[in-house]
Formats: sequence, C-alpha cells, structure tokens
Amino acid sequence: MTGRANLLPIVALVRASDRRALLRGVVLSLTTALAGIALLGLSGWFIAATALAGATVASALAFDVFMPSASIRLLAIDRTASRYGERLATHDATLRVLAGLRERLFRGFAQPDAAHGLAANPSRRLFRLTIDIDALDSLYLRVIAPLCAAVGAALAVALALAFVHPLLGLAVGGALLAGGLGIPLWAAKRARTAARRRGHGLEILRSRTIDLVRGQADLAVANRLGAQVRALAAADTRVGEADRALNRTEADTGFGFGIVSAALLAGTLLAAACLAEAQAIGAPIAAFAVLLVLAAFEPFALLRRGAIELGGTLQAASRLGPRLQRPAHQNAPALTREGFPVGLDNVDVLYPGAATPVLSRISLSVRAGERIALVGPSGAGKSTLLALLAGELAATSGQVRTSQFALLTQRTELFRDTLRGNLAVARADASDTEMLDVLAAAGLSDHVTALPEGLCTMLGEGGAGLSAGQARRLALARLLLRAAPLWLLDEPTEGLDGDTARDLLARLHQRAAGRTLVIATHTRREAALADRIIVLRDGRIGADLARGSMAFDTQLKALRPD
Ligand SMILES: Nc1ncnc2c1ncn2[C@@H]1O[C@H](COP(=O)(O)OP(=O)(O)OP(=O)(O)O)[C@@H](O)[C@H]1O
Repeated sequence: MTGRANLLPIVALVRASDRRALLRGVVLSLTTALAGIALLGLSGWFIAATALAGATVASALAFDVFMPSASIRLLAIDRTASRYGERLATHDATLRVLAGLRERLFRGFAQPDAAHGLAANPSRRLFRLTIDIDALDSLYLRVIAPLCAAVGAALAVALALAFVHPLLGLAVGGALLAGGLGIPLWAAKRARTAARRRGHGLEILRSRTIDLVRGQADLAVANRLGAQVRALAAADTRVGEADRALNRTEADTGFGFGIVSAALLAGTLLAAACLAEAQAIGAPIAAFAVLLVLAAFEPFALLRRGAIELGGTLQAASRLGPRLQRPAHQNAPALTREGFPVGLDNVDVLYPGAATPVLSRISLSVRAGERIALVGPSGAGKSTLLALLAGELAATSGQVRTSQFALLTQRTELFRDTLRGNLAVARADASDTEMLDVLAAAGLSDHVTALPEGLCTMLGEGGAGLSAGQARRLALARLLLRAAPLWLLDEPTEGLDGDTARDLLARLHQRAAGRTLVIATHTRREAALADRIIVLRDGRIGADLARGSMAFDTQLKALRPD
C-alpha cells in the first residue's frame, strides 16, 4: 500500500471524529486570514483616500472618516478574536482526533498477534507509536486547516480583485495558488527523506539510550560501555544531520516564499499603476489591490511546517493506517462444551516468519476440576500452548475453546503503583478486606501489615521494592482475587527457593479446590499437583498420562527435583 493510500484510513478517522469541531477550526482559520487581508487592504485604501480627500477643504469635509476607521478597528478586533478561537478550536479538534486514534491503536494492540509483536520488541514499538502519533498531529493542524484557509482566502482575494479588473483577479488568483501551493509541495518533496531519517533516528536513539541505562552493569562488566556510548552518539549524529537538512529546507522555503511574494507584489503594483494611468481605477483602489495581494500570500506561509513534516506524517500513516483497517475482533473465542473448560481441536500455531509450526495437530479436552501438568523440554511449546488458551495468540488452524480464566505467566507484570493498584488489576471493585484476605492466602500479609502505608505502599517500576518471592506472592494474590474457574499457570514457582516454592504451592493447592488447572512446568513439585501429565515434544502431544498409572509416576520422577 502506498503512503497516500495509507493516509485514507487516517483521513477517514479525522473525518469520523467530531466534524463540527474540525469545521469550526477551518472556518475560524479562514476568518482570521480574511480579517488580516481585509484589514491591510482597507488600511491601504483609507490612507490613500484620506490623503486625496485632504487636498481640498470641500473634499475633506465630505469625506466619511468614521466608517472606514471603525471598520479597521472592527477587523483588528475580529482578527485577534478569531485567531484566539482558531488556536483553541484547531488544537481541541486535533487532540480529539489523536485521542480517538490512540484508543483505536491500543485496542488493536490487545489483539493476540499484535500483543505478541509488541511484547517481543516493546521499547522500539512504543517509541515508534509515540513518534507516529505525534507526527500525525501535523495533518489537521498544519496541513488541512491552513490549506483550506489559504486557498479560501486566495479565492476571496481573486474575487475581490476581479471587481477591480477581471484579468487582475484571474492573474493574481492563479499566481497565489501556483506559488502558494507549489513551494510547500517542493518543500515536502525535498524534506521527505530527512523527515523519515529523523523519525527512524529518534527511534534508534531512544531504544539505545534505554539499553544503555538498563544494561549498564552488564555492559561495564563486558567492557562494552564505550561501544554502546559510541553507538548512541552515532544515532544522535544521524538525528542531528536530519535536523540540519530539515532546517535548511525550511530556510530555503522561507526564502522561496519571500521571492514569490515580492514578485507577486511587484506584478500587482505594475498592473495597478497601468490601470490607474488608464484611469480605470483611482489611487485608493490601487493601494487596496496592492496591499490585498501582499496579505493574501501570508496564509500560505503557514503551510511551511506542515510541508516540512509531511514526510514523517506519511511515514506514520503508512505504519498506522493498516492497523486501523483491521477488524476489531479477529479471534472471538469459541464456546466451550458443557463440563469441559478447555478444548483444542487439531490446532496448529505458526509464529510469523517461522518455517515450521511451533504447535501442530494438538487435540486436548480438559474436564472441569481436572488438573493438568504440561511438561516437556525447553522450547517444546508449553508457554505457547498457555498463550493460545489465554487468547494471547491466535491458532493458525483448528479450534480453541476456553472458559473464563486467570493467567499467571512466568513474569507477571507489576506496575509502578500502590499495592492496592497492583491488586486492582485483577478486580477493580475488590474491597480492602478482600485484598488483605488474598494477600494472607498468598503468605504476604505479615509483610504488608508491617509496612507503614500498608496497601497504599508504592511499588517501583516492574514491582521494584519487593523481593522475587514477594513479587511472586503478590502475583498469586492477584490470581486469587479473580473468581475464574480455570487457572493457567506458567512455571508458578520458577526461580524461588525450595521453602518459598513449597509454601506457595501449598497455598495455591488450598485455594484451587473445585477449579480446573493447567500448569506448564519443569519441576516435580508443581507437576505433583496434577491428575494428568501431558508431555509435549517438538510441538506435539507425545504422551497423555493419568495419575495412578506407572507411566505417570515414571514421568513425575523424571522431572527436576526441588
Ligand atoms: N514470539 C515468538 N516468535 C517466534 N518464535 C517464538 C516466539 N515465542 C516462542 N517462540 C519459539 O517457539 C518455541 C516454543 O517456545 P515456548 O516458549 O512455548 O517453549 P516452552 O516449552 O514454554 O519453553 P520453556 O520451558 O523454556 O519456557 C521456541 O522454539 C521458541 O523459540
């Protein structure tokens, strides 16, 4: 899809948002431009007419000073008021469009495939998203609104001058549109590559900065700190070069506007002089025409920034446009069969870009209340299977059915928020009593009650301020807070010391009564909770072993001891 075609969904989004607000912004921009032009034209006429009227006492007495001077005052007030209103209206409309865009995009990222893509490369993708959304604010504010105002004002000036002389109106209108649109088009073309380079460079600069800050200890130990700083400086240089190229284009554009404006003024001056000499018009009208043209070119100059940024705007559109065209719900879950909260029928999963499926021909039914341990070597597809059941990943073929579930992943996300805020992620309306109850069940209440601020204690980014064991207990408390009949657990006690792990598992076991469990695990202590062990090998079900069988015990013994 081309940049321009990608712009269509963005333009559709702009049009679909509050149209009246958008129109109000355009009308106010046009009013500001027309008031400024009329103010200058009328002032020129007034000064010339007053000078001529002052030539004799009779004409001075007959000359009406009040009306034109009152009109000039009125136009000045109107211009100030409409400029103020225009700023409010256009920015308000832009913020509304961007809010709608953000919402659509974030909803899009909640789709399984998109969420996985984001998780695989979060900082780069999020920076790209921020840069792209920022780039799109230019579309209405610096392209659409000023373009409508400038073209509308040019047509109005051409019409006004056509009353002076039709040829003058036609020539000025043509020259205004050709020069006023030609220069921004030239600028947009020339700035396109640099604008794209700048966006790309910023993205790299920011993600390298994050890598440097996050990984400085490892980089220092590996003696790579200097290399990372140099890589960062190189990215900064590239952004600086792109900035310089854009500034040069902006300066050249300003120069171009100056030249065309001066030429237009000279041409109009000449035409007005000829018409005055032929006595087709008087000096006040000649002054009116010249100053009108001088002011009429100004609104086009406001397109300068929009034109320079157009490359970045089109690039943003080409990346965000296709996302906006996707249907909102691609993977609506299929209904589960009565008494079977999990059902997989002949399911295949292929990661984008992978040659072979990570899961193939998986069929599995789990009865309500049953506890399943998914085991198998690293890379066999256990986490992928859980992600599939959780709807985080779409099946390439086959059918997946899961009832309402709660998921405990290998690395539960904890947020820079209070303990209460972190628990409320599971259930927003949970009371403090319910939260303290699940914290007690997860073995964290002693720690929380010892904290001076209790549930109001702030955690740092990623749950900083808690030990690994405490963070895991908080994740378990969050799981317990959700009244889901199915629990999907991915190595729930991985990385914990034996005592903490056993304590956590005992608590989990106690609270899991009546629930269905699917646990991906490598350890004997976790698999010992299960009624059935499913062995995954190379993305296929290698064995399905029921408790009580010899094979079950053998498999359990083969797992990693505590
Ligand atoms: N987002 C992804 N994109 C591409 N390939 C992936 C992605 N996630 C996992 N894989 C690949 O899929 C295969 C299965 O990975 P998965 O994490 O499901 O294995 P696992 O059995 O849970 O491993 P472990 O026991 O180490 O957690 C691996 O070969 C892995 O490289």
